[in-house]
Amino acid sequence: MAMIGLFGVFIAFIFFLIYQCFFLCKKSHNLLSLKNWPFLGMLPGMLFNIPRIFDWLSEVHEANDMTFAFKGPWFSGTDMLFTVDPRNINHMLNSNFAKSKGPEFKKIFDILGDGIVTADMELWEDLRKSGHALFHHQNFLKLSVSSTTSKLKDDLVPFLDKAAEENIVIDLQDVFKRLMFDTASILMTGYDQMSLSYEIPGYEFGEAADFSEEAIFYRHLKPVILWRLQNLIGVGVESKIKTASEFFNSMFAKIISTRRKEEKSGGKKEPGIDAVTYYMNVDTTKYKLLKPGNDTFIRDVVLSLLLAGRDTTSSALTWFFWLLSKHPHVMTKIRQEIHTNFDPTDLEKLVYLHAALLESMRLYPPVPFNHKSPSKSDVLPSGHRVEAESKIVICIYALGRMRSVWGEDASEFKPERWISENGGLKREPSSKYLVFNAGPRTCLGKHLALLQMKMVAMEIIQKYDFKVVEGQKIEPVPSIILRMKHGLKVTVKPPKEKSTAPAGEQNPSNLFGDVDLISSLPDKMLHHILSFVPTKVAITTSVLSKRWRHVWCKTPYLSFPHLKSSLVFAKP
Ligand code: HEM
Repeated sequence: MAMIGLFGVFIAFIFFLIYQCFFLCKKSHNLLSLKNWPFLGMLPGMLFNIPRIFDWLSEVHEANDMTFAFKGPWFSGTDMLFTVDPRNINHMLNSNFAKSKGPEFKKIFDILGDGIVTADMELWEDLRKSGHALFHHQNFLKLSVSSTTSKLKDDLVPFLDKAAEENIVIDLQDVFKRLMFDTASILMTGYDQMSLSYEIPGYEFGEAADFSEEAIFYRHLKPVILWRLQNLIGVGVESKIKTASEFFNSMFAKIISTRRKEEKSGGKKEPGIDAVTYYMNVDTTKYKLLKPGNDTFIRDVVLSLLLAGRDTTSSALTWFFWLLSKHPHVMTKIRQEIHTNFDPTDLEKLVYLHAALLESMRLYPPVPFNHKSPSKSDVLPSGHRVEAESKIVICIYALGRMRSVWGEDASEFKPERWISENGGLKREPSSKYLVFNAGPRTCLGKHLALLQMKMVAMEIIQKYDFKVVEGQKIEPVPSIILRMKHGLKVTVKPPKEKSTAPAGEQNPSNLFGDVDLISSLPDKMLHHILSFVPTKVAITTSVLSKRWRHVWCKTPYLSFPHLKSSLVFAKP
């Protein structure tokens, strides 16, 4: 009894301390300084700022010369060193702890089992090498392009057309999550989950993934013993991660058993190779630690790839479209570029679109944190000492906003900062732009992700105008993936330019009739006309000839009275 009474007094004391800390935090105007409270450490300051954790961490890093030691509650094992100092990042990426995540990481991310994201040492090396081979396999590359193309054509476009026709509000974040899940699912499991359709079917995978990612975020702040206990008795966010894990297990059990049956009866007939098929037939003489016959192994490897493929790209696209709505001039420039430089076989030509995507992810990185653990004690270039197996957290969100790294305009969205003087893309060192990680554990799907995002962005920008519903609160949810807490509510409609053009000119045959006349003009005359055109004004384009592009303009710079439509030209 005495023990229970003592325990009660102890709990009451803790609550009293927390209350005092919150009260003082509320009164304090200087939230930037991290106060180290007796027993509770710096946790109260951090908990108080959880609703704006990413911006708060950016401010704290800026105020503390980009590195600070976070002290968790006594004996909780949650002390961490936060750093975004590019010198430290560079040091970590080029030393031993670039490869290893450490045992703590595996515990926190236990839902992923032994997938590539959590694995270390020789197992990681086998997963990395085999993953690299898969991502460069011709059939896998073909499948990635064909699945994205068909998902856009068969699902996204009809969905947005219907939303436009009925003028309803849609959550663009949810649309992207479903689209990227279906696409990633075809690529990783060989099955289309068909979660994106106008009826908005139930989407258990999405919920399971979102809950797990939030729970994993909070695990970083709790003593292992506490979240393990919560998990055991199923309370709070931990109850959700348990349900999520059960869902993933049953989903994969079905996929794997169906595929094993198909393999036995001669394999899948469709072209293209998905990750499940690949890992079920992986060459174990080359990759000795991989276990193609073990269902848990297949589940772990493929679940990591599926989550890596869905969550990151859908997050990036959501923030990108929100930024475009705030910066219409960037949208106009992207449209111009698509109309003048579009070549379906070479999306690399869309330099400005690429720059805008990179810039958007600088400010809103889909993976906002990175976690490192040194294998032996070390001193970082900033002078901070780190012990073996200690936790080092790099807040990639904060890194993208450091004025000392990106200049005084660090918080502004400026795709131009990625364009070099010769009009190409500027490269930035990975210690400065860590969005896709760097060093041996660089994101394996970087090129695939950029390709998919360009395809989706182009499809939407070309075909629709969208309007963000006013008054909604846009804020990230505290999670290991940068999602919008309340989604992104928008309405879509066909682009204004198209709808405001004179009716006759919208008819392609009419337009092409005029083009025939124009294309008969001699080169010299075309040059003369071009000299009057002050800028490339591209609204709709079609190829006039191999030499010139025809640009149809709503407010014409030049009109030709003998032609039915007004036409201007821009250099190809
Ligand atoms: C905008 C999109 C993406 C971003 C920003 C991104 C970012 C990252 C980051 C930061 C890491 C390091 C994570 C860590 O070490 O904890 C990573 C790793 C990884 N990513 Fe991505 N990723 C993206 C898309 C993709 C896609 C589409 C795939 C594949 C389908 C993919 C596959 C992977 C894999 C397999 C790893 C583990 C690499 C390793 O540990 O060796 N990623 N990614």
